[in-house]
Amino acid sequence: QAKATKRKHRASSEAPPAKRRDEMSFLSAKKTSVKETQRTFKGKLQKNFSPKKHLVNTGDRKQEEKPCIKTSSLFKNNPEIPELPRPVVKQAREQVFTPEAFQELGLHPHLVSTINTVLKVSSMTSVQKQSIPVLLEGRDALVRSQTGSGKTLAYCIPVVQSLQAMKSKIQRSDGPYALVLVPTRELALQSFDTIQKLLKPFTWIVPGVLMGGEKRKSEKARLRKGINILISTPGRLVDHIKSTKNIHFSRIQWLVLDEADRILDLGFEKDITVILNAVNNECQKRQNVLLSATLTEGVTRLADISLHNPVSISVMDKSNDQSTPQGRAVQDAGPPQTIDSFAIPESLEQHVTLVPSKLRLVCLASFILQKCKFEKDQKMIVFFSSCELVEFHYSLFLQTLLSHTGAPALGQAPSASTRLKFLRLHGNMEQEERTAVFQEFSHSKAGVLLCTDVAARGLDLPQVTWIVQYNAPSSPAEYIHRIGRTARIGCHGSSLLILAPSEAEYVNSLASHKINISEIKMEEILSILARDDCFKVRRKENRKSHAVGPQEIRERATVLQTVFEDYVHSNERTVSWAKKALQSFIGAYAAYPRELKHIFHVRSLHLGHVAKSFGLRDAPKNLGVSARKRRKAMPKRPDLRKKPRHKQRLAEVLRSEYSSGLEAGGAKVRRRSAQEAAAAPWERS
Ligand SMILES: Nc1ncnc2c1ncn2[C@@H]1O[C@H](COP(=O)(O)OP(=O)(O)OP(=O)(O)O)[C@@H](O)[C@H]1O
Repeated sequence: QAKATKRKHRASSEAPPAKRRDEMSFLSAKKTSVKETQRTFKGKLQKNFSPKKHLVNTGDRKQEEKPCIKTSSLFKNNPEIPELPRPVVKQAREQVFTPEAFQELGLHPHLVSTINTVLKVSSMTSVQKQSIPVLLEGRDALVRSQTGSGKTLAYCIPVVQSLQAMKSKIQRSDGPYALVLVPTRELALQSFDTIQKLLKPFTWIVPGVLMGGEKRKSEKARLRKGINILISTPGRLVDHIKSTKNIHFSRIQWLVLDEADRILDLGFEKDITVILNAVNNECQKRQNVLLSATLTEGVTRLADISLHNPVSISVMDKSNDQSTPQGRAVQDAGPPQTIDSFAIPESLEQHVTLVPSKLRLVCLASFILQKCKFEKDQKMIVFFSSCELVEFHYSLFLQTLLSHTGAPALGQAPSASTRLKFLRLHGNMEQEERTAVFQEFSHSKAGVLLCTDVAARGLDLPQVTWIVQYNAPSSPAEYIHRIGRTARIGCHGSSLLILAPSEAEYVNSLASHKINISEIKMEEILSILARDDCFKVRRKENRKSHAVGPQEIRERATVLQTVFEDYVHSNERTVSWAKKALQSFIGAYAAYPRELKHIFHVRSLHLGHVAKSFGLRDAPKNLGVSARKRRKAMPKRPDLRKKPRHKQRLAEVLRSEYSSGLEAGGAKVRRRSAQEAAAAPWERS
């Protein structure tokens, strides 16, 4: 076993020298001479891209004869990786299922049979058992239950049950009786799909969905004809309130805010105010329901939507034995307890890995290869902090990882490369592309979805096995929702959070919310390269095959990194495109909320190291904006938990992911032809 050699620790601003790790580490690279580092790269690359020939001094060998790849100093001068704090926390848990069947709720028999046969669901989850009776009694409710526990049906079933039971049969032309607000277009589509299924036996009740990116004209036509259960993103509904004559709310009986904390947090406050004024002007008496896995005091305080004596339902509270005779944990007064700990699905295994910035990209790539090339039926979602970062990594991986058509590696199934399918989803895409990607990923058994937080909440994507957070989320709530895309309704799932050594403190921040996370060493992730001969180096002397040791893995990681760097540096446009992605990363980094700034601060970034994770060989000079200016440029995210000095202008928060798409100068990518859409961003005209 290679002894970790003491490395002269060059002060790196990425992290102060911390306690050394004595176990073997790839980070303690021996100095390698140029000769040793010459490599000829195995595997065919994309036809229009070949490794840049690095002419190095090879003595008598004719230089131009062999494409050599210069080893980048990937494993040198990295900050020490500190021992991770290991706070012991008892994670909050929830009982997901109950033995009770829906029949016991006194629902219309056709509704029960639809739940059983169309939705293929028989017994209630805890949140459904606790919420449906309360909502059928006509009470306002604040519903808090972990991700993937069935909150959608918890409100849809009472809404449908009450509307179908109305004495005078509902007419389509009556307009909306129920208004459901959700933060993203994909969630609007998903919720609409669920309501449609429940309404199969009650065809006279007409559902409808309004969302940004769809044609306004067709929406106006449907509104004119009449929609009885209206599902919408706030931005698009406001747009119609302002511009569509025949939208009215005189018959509203239900107002539902799904992902309520997100709706109120993301600058929707202005939209919500407009919507509430419009609804209140026409109807006073109605039932209000707020739901989220992370309902906090901030939400209930901000949600001044005239909740009337709301029932607070929190499945997790059951363990505090606040149950009532019906065995449900219901408090009749005030908002749910403002404990900041969030329940996490029992079957969700959470991991974290500390990776120096220079190695971040090869680590992510190795992890994706490990899961999606060498294992079957792995479906992975990778979260990034901005649309530009999604586009950058999506195109880079398509052009490099996918283009490796090297022979199947050891133990790799021949179809491995078909499993290595990349998709991307973010708020700057055309709506039809977003919808197509959402549907495709929902129905695929394997593949990798690169996305922003537009996919962080509510989306019920079946069989997701891994959630990777390449950039840390801006709050523990977002952490919970992101990992909640896996391990849904009792399924198993895993998550991996990638942190730089300087961000290790974030583990403690999560622990303060009772989030327990275990460590995967970076070396373990990189060691998958031992199985991937695509990145095998060919040596002059044909050594007999030998066990792949740390040095070999370091070299393979270097080959992988060099593939990225050579691709990024293969022409001017790719360089400037990588720089833009780097700039976007720094901008997002500067936008972390105040209470996380001691962990995520632009000053702790080593620009040269971070640049490497964008395939840039050195830090771009003219990134320009100083940390101070960057901070000013990026709107601060409001912190709901802090008592607002005044009604916090939530609207200042970045809304690119959730806008209706109709604002002037929306950042939407212009309509592209199909082949252009498939091309890398720098190749589009
Ligand atoms: N009683 C039930 N039995 C089995 N599966 C159910 C039941 N109720 C809902 N489901 C399924 O569980 C999955 C998650 O449901 P849903 O999306 O409503 O969860 P959620 O609590 O809203 O999650 P999130 O907090 O992430 O929005 C869906 O596939 C849904 O069909």
